[in-house]
Amino acid sequence: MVLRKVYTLVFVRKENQILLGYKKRGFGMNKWNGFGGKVEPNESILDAAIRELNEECGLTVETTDLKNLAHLEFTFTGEPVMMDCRVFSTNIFNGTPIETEEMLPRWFQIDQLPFDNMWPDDRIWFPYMFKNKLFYGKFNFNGVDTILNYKIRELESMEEYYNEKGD
Ligand SMILES: CNc1ncnc2c1ncn2[C@@H]1O[C@H](COP(=O)(O)OP(=O)(O)OP(=O)(O)O)[C@@H](O)[C@H]1O
Repeated sequence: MVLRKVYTLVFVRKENQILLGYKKRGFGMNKWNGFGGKVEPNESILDAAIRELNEECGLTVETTDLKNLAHLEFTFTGEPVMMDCRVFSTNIFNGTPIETEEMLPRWFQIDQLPFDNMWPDDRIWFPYMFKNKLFYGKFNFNGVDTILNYKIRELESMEEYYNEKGD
């Protein structure tokens, strides 16, 4: 039996740039990533996405401006937990990104991303995000650097995915 934990991951876009944060501590430390974290008990996924973005880089977004573009599942050899990661993007936000205890934010040109210092799965699925696709991806890791296998597929709508899953 695998325990499933739900996480959020938010990407803020501006023209041909994307905001990433350099993670200063915890899981994914020293990697550039979007902003996100665990959904707390009794919290909706959207509320968690907005809260984590604000806590990690000071930006504010409205629920209705977040687009759910992907659902990613990560498993790690020997670990009975599946990370169920809901990915969102927006180009409507308030504020200027600030460094926090957890993240150092920086805008990147989308054709100049620091993939060598990102999660290895990002290289595989970012192109789908930049083509404005909706997609589902599943990645099995050995440790944190090696992807043993993966599958990724485009979706017509996110509902298609959630209906199949029954949640
Ligand atoms: C394995 N390949 C991966 N590829 C891309 N993104 C990944 C990822 N694995 C995890 N992520 C994201 O990394 C954040 C971790 O969140 P994390 O810091 O652990 O959560 P949270 O802030 O609640 O933790 P603490 O408060 O420190 O316990 C969260 O956005 C999650 O979606």
